[in-house]
Amino acid sequence: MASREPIGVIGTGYVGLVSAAGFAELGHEVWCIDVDAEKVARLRAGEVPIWEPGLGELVERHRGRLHFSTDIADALGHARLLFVAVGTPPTYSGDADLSAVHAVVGAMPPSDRHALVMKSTVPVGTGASIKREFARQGKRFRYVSCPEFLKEGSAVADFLGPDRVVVGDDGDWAGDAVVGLYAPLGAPLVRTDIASAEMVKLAANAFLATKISFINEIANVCEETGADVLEVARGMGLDERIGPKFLRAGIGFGGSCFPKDVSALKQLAGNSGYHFQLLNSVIEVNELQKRRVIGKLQKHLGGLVGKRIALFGLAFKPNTDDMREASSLVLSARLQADGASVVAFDPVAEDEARRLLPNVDFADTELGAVDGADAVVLVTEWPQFRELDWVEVAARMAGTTVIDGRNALDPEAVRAAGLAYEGIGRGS
Ligand SMILES: NC(=O)C1=CN([C@@H]2O[C@H](COP(=O)(O)OP(=O)(O)OC[C@H]3O[C@@H](n4cnc5c(N)ncnc54)[C@H](O)[C@@H]3O)[C@@H](O)[C@H]2O)C=CC1
Ligand SMILES: O=C(O)[C@H]1O[C@H](OP(=O)(O)OP(=O)(O)OC[C@H]2O[C@@H](n3ccc(=O)[nH]c3=O)[C@H](O)[C@@H]2O)[C@H](O)[C@@H](O)[C@@H]1O
Repeated sequence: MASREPIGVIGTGYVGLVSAAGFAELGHEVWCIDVDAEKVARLRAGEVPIWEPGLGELVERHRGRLHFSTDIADALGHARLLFVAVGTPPTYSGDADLSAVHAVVGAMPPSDRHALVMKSTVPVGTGASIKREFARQGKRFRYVSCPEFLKEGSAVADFLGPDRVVVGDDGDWAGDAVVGLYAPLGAPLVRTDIASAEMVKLAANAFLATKISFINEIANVCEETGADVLEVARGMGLDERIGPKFLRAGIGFGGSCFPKDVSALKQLAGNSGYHFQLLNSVIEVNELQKRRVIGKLQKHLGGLVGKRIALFGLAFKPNTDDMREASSLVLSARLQADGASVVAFDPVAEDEARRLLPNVDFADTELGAVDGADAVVLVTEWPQFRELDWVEVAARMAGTTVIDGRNALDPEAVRAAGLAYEGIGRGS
């Protein structure tokens, strides 16, 4: 039977809000705190500021259990476990910016009945340093590392059905309480020390990013040698030791986490005196991969000056409106630098994209985007792009080039419409 322990969540961004709604679904009252007063007001008014499948419904269903406030005292007064889900973005040096985490630590009062439970992704050693800081300030707070592994686009399902739960703690009541909270989910538990829990999170993200950069390099070699990376990935992935996931070649990984966490792990290693050679390549391959589409377009169109390029999808992956580190940002900047004009369509990310891409034209529909376009580039594999009427697309385009940056389209359907299809790593 689910424990009804009241919970505090500090930071109601992506992870904070999904976690709060997930804990509410498990029957808990949740006090959600954020410094962003406008966000809190919107949440109080019933608005969900993030687009994520199932999240709006979950927040609505548990509105009575979700309490939103800017005052941390509301969480401290009701809950002994305070989950921290504030952002840890990259700094110019590539290290994680822990200023929001430190602000939370600094705001904690002296207390021997509360625990901070770290959900934010932090460098290894952060827990130890926060414990030292608490001790220095004479605060008897407990500390637990409980990294989050959810993916955007399937965040609610991932939170409620995780592959594993990792709890790093000092073997005290706080660790026991966190283990108890997650017990109803029935997931395998890794209970360990704080530093190891912190490293699990960074290593898992870095490994997944490595898998993507690896298959992208295989794709690039496929293009030189006539092999098809989809066939190669299928053949590799059936080996249980490799597995089929994260072997989708494309125009590089983006998002708020892989780029920053790979860089943070590289810096963490460097700061500790170890040169993490492999991660340098993972990062470099990813940077180059985002630009390879330019070469493909040049091959088909000659120069790009004066050419009109339509981008299908802008978000860093489908099922989200998140534009953080999206490959579309690099791609559109490169296209414009080479003299092309860019027109784009994304089913949900347009508002944020308009802010980040002031010189891009936005179309209301896919077909609106291709009107007069010399080439189309699929950037984000929203399923609706696969269903397009390619004969209609061809009739509206000025040119014939379709670059499938995610290998998500049906090449035969595109070619049957008289268009020139090129994917990533699909033969020479
Ligand atoms: N986005 C994702 O899919 C995942 C993110 N993570 C990690 O979780 C952490 C949070 O990520 P997101 O939710 O994406 O960040 P976010 O940027 O969407 O949300 C952070 C929230 O914290 C609030 N905040 C900042 N300082 C605060 C303070 N002192 N007190 C209260 N609230 C404060 C901000 O106003 C914002 O609403 C990061 O460390 C990230 O690496 C982990 C797994 C998945
Ligand atoms: O720490 C985090 O924030 C999260 O980072 C990723 O989740 P997320 O960034 O939401 O999305 P992913 O599905 O992992 O995709 C990341 C990027 O990799 C790209 N990708 C993914 C898979 C693949 O085979 N190929 C590929 O290019 C996607 O297009 C996207 O740009 C991890 O998958 C989560 O486990 C982790 O919790």
